[in-house]
Amino acid sequence: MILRTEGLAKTFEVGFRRRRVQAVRDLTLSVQEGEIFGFVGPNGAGKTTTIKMLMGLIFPSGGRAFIFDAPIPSTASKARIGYLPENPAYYEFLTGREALRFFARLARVPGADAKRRCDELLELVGLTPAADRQIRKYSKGMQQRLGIAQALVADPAFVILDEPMSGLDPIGRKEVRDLILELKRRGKTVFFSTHILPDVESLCDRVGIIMRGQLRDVGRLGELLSPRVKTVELSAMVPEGARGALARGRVLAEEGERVSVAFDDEASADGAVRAVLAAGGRLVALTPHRETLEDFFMRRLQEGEARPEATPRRLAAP
Ligand SMILES: Nc1ncnc2c1ncn2[C@@H]1O[C@H](COP(=O)(O)OP(=O)(O)OP(=O)(O)O)[C@@H](O)[C@H]1O
Repeated sequence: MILRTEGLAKTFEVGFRRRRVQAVRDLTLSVQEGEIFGFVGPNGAGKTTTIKMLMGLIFPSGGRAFIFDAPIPSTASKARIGYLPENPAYYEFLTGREALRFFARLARVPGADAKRRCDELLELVGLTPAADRQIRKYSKGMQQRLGIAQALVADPAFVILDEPMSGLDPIGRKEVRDLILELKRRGKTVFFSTHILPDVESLCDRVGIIMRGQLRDVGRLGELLSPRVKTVELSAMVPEGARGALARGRVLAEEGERVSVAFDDEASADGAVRAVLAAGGRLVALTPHRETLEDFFMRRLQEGEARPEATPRRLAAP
């Protein structure tokens, strides 16, 4: 077990009247060695607050957490963690290479290794051609990639990335996804937060879903998502007089003889396929749709809204 939290909680006191906001409540989860764990939640759910607690940047109001079996904050375990903050800030007059060398010095990477390590990381994150350009001339995506290189500079065993894909275009997101997979291949454990659901589906071994400060679900996606087929989409070339075969479905598109229809159950779709073929039609595609992470997320969000105890608790000032 690389990370373990037990009932971790954080309450902020806000404003003149010290209104108390429970940003994270009773968070219990664990991350195992070698896995990619996605910490997923909408804006304001408590992801950054959790990560800041893990990194020792803010102190928990309650509960405990252990990284490499050491209670947080632990200087010894921090030396083995790479961290990308949500909004990395740099000395922008430095070049990417200079900044990375600076971070390597801060992380006490021995001088002899530092140059080689920095060159390797610049290559890994695709910044070699821009390495000698000032950071203020970097795009958001390049700054994000430099942030990831910075997180890896001490060759950490555990990497915590706060919203690594935020603000990136689809190509940049794909590059960061590939990078995270590469980290896994190199034996690292990765914990990253995000609200971009397709990224989670393509990357994570396990996910934790946090909403309004509470961990709502944790597990493998295959365990969380319903295996039930939600709809079956049938596309077929159907002669004009044989459209009755599709009568039980919802028409999605129609162009000449080509018709796409959705069925809510597999039996109806099977029946329609047989009827289309019997009528001399031709099947083009039959696609079952199961619950996606987005469907699951929206379902849990709606369930949470229906449950008063899951609404954010804003405690009155004492
Ligand atoms: N320093 C702070 N003082 C007061 N409230 C805070 C503070 N930091 C965070 N909060 C509140 O705690 C809650 C959780 O915020 P947090 O930044 O952890 O969410 P998040 O899931 O990271 O969201 P985002 O995806 O928007 O970054 C929010 O209601 C936020 O307003």
